[in-house]
Amino acid sequence: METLVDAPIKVSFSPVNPISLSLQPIKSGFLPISWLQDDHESPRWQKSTVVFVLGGPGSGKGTQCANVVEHFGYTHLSAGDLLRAEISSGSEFGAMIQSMIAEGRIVPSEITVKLLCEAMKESGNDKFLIDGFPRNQENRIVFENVAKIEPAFVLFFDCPEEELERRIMNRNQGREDDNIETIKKRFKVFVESTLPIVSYYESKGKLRKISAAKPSAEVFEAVKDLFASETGEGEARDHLNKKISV
Ligand SMILES: Nc1ncnc2c1ncn2[C@@H]1O[C@H](COP(=O)(O)OP(=O)(O)OP(=O)(O)O)[C@@H](O)[C@H]1O
Ligand SMILES: O=c1ccn([C@@H]2O[C@H](COP(=O)(O)O)[C@@H](O)[C@H]2O)c(=O)[nH]1
Repeated sequence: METLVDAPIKVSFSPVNPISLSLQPIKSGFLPISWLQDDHESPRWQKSTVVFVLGGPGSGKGTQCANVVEHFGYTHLSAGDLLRAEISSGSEFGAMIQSMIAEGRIVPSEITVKLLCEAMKESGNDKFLIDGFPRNQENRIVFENVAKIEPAFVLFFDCPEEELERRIMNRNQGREDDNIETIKKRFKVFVESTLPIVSYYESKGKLRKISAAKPSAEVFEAVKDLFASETGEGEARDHLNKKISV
C-alpha cells in the first residue's frame, strides 16, 4: 500500500497565494490519508513521542536541541534543515522552497509534513524534537491529520527581538535568509502566524516556556530540568541504556 511517505508530493503551487492552495491536495485527495501500514495498527514511528520546539528566529532552538539530543537521546529534526536539504537534493520543489525561504515565507504544509514524516520513519528512534514547526495553524492541522501524533509538550524559547536580531546577524553560517531585510520578514511571520500556535498550545496546557535571553549554558540548565521532570527520568538514563546495549 502506498503511504504518504512513499507517495510523490503533488502540490499545486502559485507564487501568488501558496497558503490557500497548499490545502487543496488534501481536500482533493491527492495525498492519501491511508497512513496505516496495516489495517489495525499504526507503524512504530506514529507511536513516537514528539516535542515541538518553537521560538523566534535565532532564539537558540537548534543550539538547545543539540544539547537535548546529547543528554536525553532524542532525534532532532529541524524543519528548516529538512527544507534546505530538499533544495540541495535537486528536488522539483527546490526552486519554490528556496524562493519562499529567501522571502521568509512558510512553505506549503504538505511538503514540510512529508519531509518530517519521512525523517521520523527513517530514523528508527521513537522520540523526536521537531524544531521550528508548526509555523502556523495549517502546519499544525496537516501534521495532526497526517502523522496522527499530538506533541507531548511544546517547548517555547522566549527572547526579545533585539537579541534575536543580534544573534542572527552574528551567526555567519552563510544562510541566505540571515540578512536584515529577510530577518524583518521572518519576525513578522513569527508574530502573525507562529505566536497564535504558541497561544493555542498554552490554552491546551501543553506549553513550556523558557527564557532564552540568557547565556546558552544557563538556558540549557532550565531545558534539562524540564526534560527531566517531563520524562520522569534522571538525565540521560534512557540514552545511556541505549548506548550500553549497542
Ligand atoms: N543563549 C544564547 N546566547 C547567545 N547566543 C546564542 C544563544 N543560543 C544560541 N546562540 C547563537 O545564536 C545563533 C542562533 O542560534 P540557533 O541557530 O540555535 O537559533 P535558532 O532558533 O535555531 O535559529 P533559526 O530559527 O533561525 O534557525 C547562533 O549563532 C548561536 O550560536
Ligand atoms: O516548518 C517550517 C520551517 C521552516 N520554514 C522556512 O524555512 C525558513 C528557515 O527556517 P529555520 O527554522 O529558521 O531554519 C523559514 O523562515 C521558512 O521560510 C518553513 O516554511 N516551514
